[in-house]
Amino acid sequence: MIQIRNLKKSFAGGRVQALSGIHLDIADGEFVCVVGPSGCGKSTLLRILAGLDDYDSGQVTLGGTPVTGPSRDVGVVFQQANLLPWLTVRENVALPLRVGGGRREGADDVDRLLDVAGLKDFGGRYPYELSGGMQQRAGICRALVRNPRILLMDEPFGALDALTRERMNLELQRIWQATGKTVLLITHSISEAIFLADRVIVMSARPGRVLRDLAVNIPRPRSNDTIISHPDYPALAKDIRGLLTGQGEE
Ligand SMILES: Nc1ncnc2c1ncn2[C@@H]1O[C@H](COP(=O)(O)OP(=O)(O)OP(=O)(O)O)[C@@H](O)[C@H]1O
Repeated sequence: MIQIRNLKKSFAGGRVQALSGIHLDIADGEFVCVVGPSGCGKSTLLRILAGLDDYDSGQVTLGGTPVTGPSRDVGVVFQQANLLPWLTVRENVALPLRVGGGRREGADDVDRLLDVAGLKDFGGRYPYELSGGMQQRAGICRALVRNPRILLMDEPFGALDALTRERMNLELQRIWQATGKTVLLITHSISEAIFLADRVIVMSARPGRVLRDLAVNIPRPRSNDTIISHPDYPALAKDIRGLLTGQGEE
């Protein structure tokens, strides 16, 4: 579903090399987490996949089609939900349908998504009436409303407290299992990466490249309690931590 070949990207007229030859394949329906030292190019990689940034060289294809700009096959979630305060939750989630030319079944899609995200009773509320975690869930619904095949998430739960974050990981696992999307999620949290991912990609310090591709073969659905007691967990966490520490990350 996502194929990246020898992707290179620099800024400042070539003086800042952000990505140096990224190779990555992500299969349909796979959940992949990307971790790496601060500034290694994770957000740059996601923005290129989302069609929001161009790149210097290499190939980037989604479902076999080269990325040339934003696509309705891709939903994007950032650290802040950025809901429009003057619209209800339902209207916020439905916004991409209005902007991109609505479909008749749009309203059903919105209510089904709100239900899946545990926001069924909050469709008529305004963003200020929701907790941070609920706003982020609404942001995920908005990213999914046009039924994209791919969901790209950049530190989606980075601004939430630890317990809310754990609950959000559970919710996201549930939404992903219900929708079968291909997900690429960037995180600074090793435990979040192991909890969510089929594979954890560890990037090198800038200029970013793929340092290690680690499979997480822990059965689903995973829970916050069972994940850390799984026999694979300590070795995986140690491997990732070691790779990051070697790159100068705390
Ligand atoms: N628009 C830009 N102009 C110049 N340099 C940029 C620009 N965007 C990113 N960079 C540089 O490219 C590098 C990669 O940035 P990026 O935001 O992708 O890293 P990141 O891994 O997502 O970082 P973090 O984990 O801290 O969010 C950094 O050194 C950054 O300063």
